[in-house]
Order: sequence, then C-alpha cells, then structure tokens
Amino acid sequence: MRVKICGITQPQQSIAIASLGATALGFICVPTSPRYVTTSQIRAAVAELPANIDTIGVFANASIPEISQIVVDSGLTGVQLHGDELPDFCYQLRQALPNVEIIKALRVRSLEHLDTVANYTNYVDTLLLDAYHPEQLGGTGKTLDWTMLEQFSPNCPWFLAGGLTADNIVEALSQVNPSGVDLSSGVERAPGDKDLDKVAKLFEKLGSRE
Ligand SMILES: O=C(O)c1ccccc1N[C@@H]1O[C@H](COP(=O)(O)O)[C@@H](O)[C@H]1O
Repeated sequence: MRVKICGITQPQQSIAIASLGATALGFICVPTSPRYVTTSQIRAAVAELPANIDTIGVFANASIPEISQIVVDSGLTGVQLHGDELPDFCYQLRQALPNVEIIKALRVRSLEHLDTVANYTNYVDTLLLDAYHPEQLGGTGKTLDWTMLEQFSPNCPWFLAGGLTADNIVEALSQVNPSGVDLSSGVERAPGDKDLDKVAKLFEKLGSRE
C-alpha cells in the first residue's frame, strides 16, 4: 500500500519519514497554508531523498504555468490538485507535464458528490478523497464518513485522506479499501512539524495488519 505523508517542511524530517516507510512525501505549494514551502525548500528536500520516493507538490487553483515552473524547478515527481480544478484542467496539465503523476483531490461533501469522480478518471493517474471543510482546503484533521466509501471502487488508484492517525488507521482500513493512505495533521506536533514518534507508530499499526 502507498503511504503518503504530507505537509513536510524540514529536509531532515523527509529523510527520516522515508526511512520509516513512507512511499510518498507531500509538499504544500498553497501560499495560505501554515505548511507552505518555497520551491528552493522543496528542491533541498527532494535532493536528499532516495529515487524510489514519490515527491508530490500540493496545489489549489494554481495556473498550469505556475505548477509547471515549480515542478520543473524543484524536481517533484507528482502534483496533487486540492482546489476546484475541473477535469479539463487535469487534461491540460497532463499535456503540459506528461511524465508527472497527477493526483486529483476531491473534498467530499456527500455520497452524491462521489459521482463526480467518474469525470476525472480518464485524465488523472490517481484520486484522493479528503473531508470537506467549509473554510479550509486541507490539513484539517477532519475525517470522512468511511461507511460512505465501503463500496467505493473507481477506475483508477486512490488515496484515502482526511484526519487519519495512528489511532484510527486500522479502523479506517477495516471499512475502506484504498490503494494508499495520506496523512498530514494526524502525525504532527504543530503544522509543518512532523512528530516522528507518531509516524513510527503509524507504520507499526500498518505493519500489524499484514
Ligand atoms: O495541509 C495543508 O495545509 C493543505 C493546504 C491546502 C491544501 C491541502 C492541504 N493538505 C492536504 O489535506 C489532506 C488531509 O490532511 P489531514 O490529514 O486531514 O491533516 C492531505 O491530503 C494533505 O495533502
């Protein structure tokens, strides 16, 4: 299973989290976020990492030239679109960045909202489901209603996100069957400062399921 730890701000924490077992690390490129990092901070973190670790830039309603510039300058392997990007935007981004993983995040408000997923699966590599919050785009610590996702099986791989922690990950994965999980605030001491003990506990819990 892919495990993405998101909202990394410190290069030494990225190396430690990769060593603990993360397969992907996320860097927040949304300037209003307390976890925002600059292109040079991302480049410094990415340069230290083994090549098998996916490095994902998280954007919200940014333009294609802005995203492309940051991806090229920092060496990211993927892009997570966490705003209101439409399927056509994903298609256009794919033309601009053909070799970069495109992850579309959907902030799910209701069961009906899940129907929109089908509009994206031809244009993205991976989906990500996060909880809806009326004022914040992400990193909210809010969980989804997992029972709503018991039958969720889109035509592409997907990450479960939203309020996951070492304490609830086993329960979440007993109800839902994603290709990967994505955690941010649930493994932090403070926004952008990851708690390596919480990350280690997460991997212990994930290992106990195998
Ligand atoms: O973390 C942020 O600050 C953030 C800002 C803007 C868009 C997305 C953001 N984070 C994403 O939120 C989800 C879930 O986070 P949490 O585990 O509930 O804290 C995760 O995918 C982050 O990439």
